[in-house]
Amino acid sequence: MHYISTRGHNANQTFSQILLGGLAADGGLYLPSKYPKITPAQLDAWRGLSYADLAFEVLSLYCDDIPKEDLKALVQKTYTAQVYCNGRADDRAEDITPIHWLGDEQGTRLGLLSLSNGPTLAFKDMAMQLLGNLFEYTLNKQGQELNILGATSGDTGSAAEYAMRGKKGVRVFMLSPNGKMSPFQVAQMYSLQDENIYNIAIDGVFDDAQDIVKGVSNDHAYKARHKIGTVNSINWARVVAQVVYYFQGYLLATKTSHEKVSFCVPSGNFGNVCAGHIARMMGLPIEKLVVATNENDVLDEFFKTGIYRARKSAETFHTTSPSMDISKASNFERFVYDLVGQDAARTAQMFKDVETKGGFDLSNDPAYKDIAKYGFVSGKSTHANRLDTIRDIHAKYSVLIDTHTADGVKVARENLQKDIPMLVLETALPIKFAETIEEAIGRAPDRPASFVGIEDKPQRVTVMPADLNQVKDFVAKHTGL
Ligand SMILES: Cc1ncc(COP(=O)(O)O)c(C=O)c1O
Ligand SMILES: N[C@@H](CCOP(=O)(O)O)C(=O)O
Repeated sequence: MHYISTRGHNANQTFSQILLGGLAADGGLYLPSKYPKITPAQLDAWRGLSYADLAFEVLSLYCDDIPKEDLKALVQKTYTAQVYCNGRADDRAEDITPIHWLGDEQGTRLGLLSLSNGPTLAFKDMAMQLLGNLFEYTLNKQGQELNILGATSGDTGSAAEYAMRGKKGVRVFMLSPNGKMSPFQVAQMYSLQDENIYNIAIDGVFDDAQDIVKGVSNDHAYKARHKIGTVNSINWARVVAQVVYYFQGYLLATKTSHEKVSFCVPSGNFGNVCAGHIARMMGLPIEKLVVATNENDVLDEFFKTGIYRARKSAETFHTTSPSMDISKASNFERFVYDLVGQDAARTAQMFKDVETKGGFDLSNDPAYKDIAKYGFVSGKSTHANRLDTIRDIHAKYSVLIDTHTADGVKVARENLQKDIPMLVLETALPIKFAETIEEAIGRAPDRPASFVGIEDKPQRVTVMPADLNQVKDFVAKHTGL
């Protein structure tokens, strides 16, 4: 597999080098130079595989430098019903990401692809648990250590910390937006007392934290000296691990590989739906990829107008689907690269324009005019919409969904097509956002036993301004390198 950067840097890196390196040296994001193609016959041959075996088939197309038997052992260790049954009380745990069909709406089946039954109750666990095992395996082999610098708006942080706690040779420095996550999310992260975990609450929004992560990665000398890695979806390994559940969702929803399925994805950093885009480019018969945003509607605006206008921190709303409070979607660069015909120089210029001019305008560009061929459509949801949707889904189907999934269901319902099943990606469990659930239905959601009293545990966090140099100093002091 040959990997290249969206901005043109061609470093001849293997999968394992990209895994450890994160962001490309030119500030772009890594992608394979060609997506491997799956035929309907191959897809049919994958029907009935366990999730771990399916993950092996998909990942072995990309992880070229890990011996097959090692990759098999890694996915089997990762994708077990025991790890992915948290909070769920049904008998389909073996599917790892089972579909919860809600019912028939407008002549088609509407379902939830359950992605949030891992250790931290959000879809991030699907890829992050694998990353934890991949990092351990790769570092062990190379006799190296890694200092992970991450940014979170609430879920990546805890998923990464739970996946890396106690892992030899790995430290996690996680930047979170001070005061902008739910109390449950805060408690999940800040109550961890493991020596290799450092929580840093910055005075800013997720985008400020992500800018700092990129700023550190772009200081090549610092990055090399302090052995900095990433776990956000800027890391290719995160995205490719997320591709697997689109295949699983498709296979569970269909009987033959000539059928089509649509997916609706609550979106912020565009990592989740980017994985769907890659699955579609590989040949998975996806009809529509529906991008659902909250009040931070940069992506919806782009798909509707062709204009990408990243918002400043002060223009980013603090909403009741806080994990999607993102106005500068990193992975959007991976899609734009494909959209403009894999023109790296142009992509580099456009994302330079995001930094210097605040965005770019493709509204009159042939690439945007042809965007329908990628299957993307979009919509937006507000606080009032999510309350209504949570209430309605609860009343109609006796199912409780979280605020982000509610944004997805709201927008999915606006994009249903007769006879094409629509799967909404369930990106978190309701307990993570209990206050809003209570506002919607008048009672708090159920709480898995392992999280009882989590908010009362002592918390460990360092608060600092959103300042690149202060973060660098903090990391340097604790790596001792
Ligand atoms: C619960 C939840 N839903 C949706 C999203 C948005 O996903 P993405 O950033 O991959 O677009 C996130 C964060 O990423 C999340 O934590
Ligand atoms: N929503 C995420 C932030 C985006 O993270 P990524 O790791 O998927 O890029 C969060 O909850 O932290």
